[in-house]
Amino acid sequence: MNSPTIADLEAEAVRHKPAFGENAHILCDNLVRIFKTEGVEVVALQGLDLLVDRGELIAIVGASGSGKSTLLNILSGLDVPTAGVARVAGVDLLSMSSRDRLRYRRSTVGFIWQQTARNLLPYLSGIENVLLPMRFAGKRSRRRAEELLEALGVAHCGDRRPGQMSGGQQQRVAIAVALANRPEVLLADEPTGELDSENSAEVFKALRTASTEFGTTVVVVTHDDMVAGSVDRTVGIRDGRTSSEVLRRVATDEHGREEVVAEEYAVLDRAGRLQLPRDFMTALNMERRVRLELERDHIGVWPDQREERE
Ligand SMILES: Nc1ncnc2c1ncn2[C@@H]1O[C@H](COP(=O)(O)OP(=O)(O)OP(=O)(O)O)[C@@H](O)[C@H]1O
Repeated sequence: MNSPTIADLEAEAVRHKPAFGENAHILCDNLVRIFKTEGVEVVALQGLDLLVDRGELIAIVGASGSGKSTLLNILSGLDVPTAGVARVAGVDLLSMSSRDRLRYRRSTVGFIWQQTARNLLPYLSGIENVLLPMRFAGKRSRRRAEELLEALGVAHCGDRRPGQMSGGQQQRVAIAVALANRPEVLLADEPTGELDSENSAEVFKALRTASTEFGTTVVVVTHDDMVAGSVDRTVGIRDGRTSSEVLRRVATDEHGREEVVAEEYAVLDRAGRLQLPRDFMTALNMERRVRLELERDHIGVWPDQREERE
């Protein structure tokens, strides 16, 4: 038998290695969005990577202008990226036709805005608001609308107009509207931004219900520490890139008590790039160049001492 050529071995290696994010429900690979206004270019996303599993509930945090809303607008099908890969529930967001885009926005994703008034029609009752997207999709079901309001704890708001509901109740009805056509993914941009802590907690509970009871994948952009601290994974965006992730898990302490342990990680991209936290760089006066050393179980990063001597 002939021995395999390098091309055979390469082909074999590719066959066994799953493609990046192959099984992810949401995949962003090297996503770029450049806005051009009056000859000026703003790079809102510059090579952002993100993987989200089916049914996961994650929070996205980051300073103002870091690119969070731009990312959410792309994932919701409202905006189109300049380059890279964006795939949600198997749909390629860069190559969608306008007809596919309409279907995607109607059935594959649900969206909740920060401004409570933007989510609901003021002259319709809670239940009529939930029935509206079902009607557009040709699947009106009053029973399902009632069940949704019940599951989200706002059955009593069915006959009320938004003006007769609290901000938190409006947002929970808005979640029912967003879930009306059984979307695979729910996207929320600052859903608790206008609410007090009690109402915020109720809205977060409803988002969690969407994930646990309906199996919906939920992505929440937030500045709310309660929301960011209550999910299993918080993704930090800096300068249009994912820079850090906080993972939370329940552990048992030495007295047998359960506690939530949060661990922060830097995100490593496929090319091996990572962003050092800005405060770490400042503390050690790291600029431009660092020295790396491979140890048995970690990599050491040192400031460039030649620069200090010069
Ligand atoms: N339509 C647009 N035209 C031009 N520049 C834009 C547009 N939308 C966003 N940008 C710019 O892109 C960058 C990212 O904006 P984005 O709104 O995504 O940030 P953000 O993290 O959501 O901020 P915030 O927390 O304040 O909402 C900013 O510099 C912003 O000025």
